[in-house]
Amino acid sequence: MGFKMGIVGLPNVGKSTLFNALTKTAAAQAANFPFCTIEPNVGEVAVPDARLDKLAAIAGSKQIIPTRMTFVDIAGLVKGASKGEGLGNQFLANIRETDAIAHVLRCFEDGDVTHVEGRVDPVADAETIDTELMLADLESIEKRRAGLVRKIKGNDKDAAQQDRLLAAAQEAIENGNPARTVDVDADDAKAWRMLQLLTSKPVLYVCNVGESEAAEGTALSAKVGEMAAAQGNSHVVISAQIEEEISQLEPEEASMFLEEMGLEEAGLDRLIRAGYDLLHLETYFTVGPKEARAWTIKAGTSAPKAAGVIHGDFEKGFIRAETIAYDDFVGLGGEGPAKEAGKMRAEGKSYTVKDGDVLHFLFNT
Ligand SMILES: Nc1ncnc2c1ncn2[C@@H]1O[C@H](COP(=O)(O)OP(=O)(O)OP(=O)(O)O)[C@@H](O)[C@H]1O
Ligand SMILES: [Mg+2]
Repeated sequence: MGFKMGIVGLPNVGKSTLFNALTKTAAAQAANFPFCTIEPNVGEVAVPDARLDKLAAIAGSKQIIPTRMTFVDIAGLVKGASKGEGLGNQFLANIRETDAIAHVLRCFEDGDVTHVEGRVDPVADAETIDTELMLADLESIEKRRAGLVRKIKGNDKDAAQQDRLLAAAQEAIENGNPARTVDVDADDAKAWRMLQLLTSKPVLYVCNVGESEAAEGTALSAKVGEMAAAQGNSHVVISAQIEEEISQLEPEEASMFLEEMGLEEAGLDRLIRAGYDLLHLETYFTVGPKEARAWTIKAGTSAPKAAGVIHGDFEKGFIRAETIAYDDFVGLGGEGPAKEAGKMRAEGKSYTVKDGDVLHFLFNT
């Protein structure tokens, strides 16, 4: 399925540093000059989930395979980007293709690192980027609505639906609000997503703080927190620089280092999970002696559709899903004891998979 988060922000705020930390590579060039990144960097990241390790330990699974999510490191945007300033609007297309946005805000003070506006003010930076994205949406909305006029006259229902949704987005943006503030009916949800408006994508603010500030946060990151809360968005506090250093360490060294820094877990794990929540994603597991594996689904997915994530044939020939809730599997000590205790359920086509379910699919070939 592949869910994609775009890393967005002003130039030189630490986007590529964060990307490298997430992907545990040095794939993206990160350096102290604006517009360092031009072509987007794409990388897959394992979603950390302590439940998977527990399940594997109980079942004695030889291999542990986490589920994955894609991050895209995108070129920096500046004021006027929607009108072609900086690297211009070709990069807006990179954002269009993502499912959600991780908006990196510079909260670290470091005189040696250039800020394109010459001052450190993450709330103002967030507004700059939001404004550019709204202007870009507005321009594309106007173009698209003009292109729909003839079709609407010809009674094209899809065109009329698109135009109605575009009009709602336009109204919100003209009032200074991103398209994500529009209430969309379930019937319109698919058409709305297809519009791919930049400001309709869910946002997670990432406060990139200084090396020693990751545990407590700063006055600046607290301000971002207030802004995010007022908008109904979430935020995480992270030091991209520290995370990059941690990502290069062996697991044992890494946990010692985290402890020294006063951190309970790597900020990246929090960030990845926040992204997962933002996209309303859930996990189910398949567990056996060979492997324990996590799979990603959208919340509310039916059992056959969930089976389809593994293989299309599983969905087509779906018969039933033998299901054990995570708590039962762990609490009772595995598949055998759970079955004996009557906690293995046979679920049919109409079953909605729950986060943490341990599933075994039966299907016709
Ligand atoms: N938390 C931090 N504290 C101090 N310096 C940092 C921090 N995070 C990143 N930097 C530094 O900021 C500079 C810019 O980082 P990076 O190249 O990752 O930015 P970017 O947002 O990808 O920029 P661009 O848009 O130009 O591609 C680098 O020198 C990096 O080491
Ligand atoms: Mg970069």
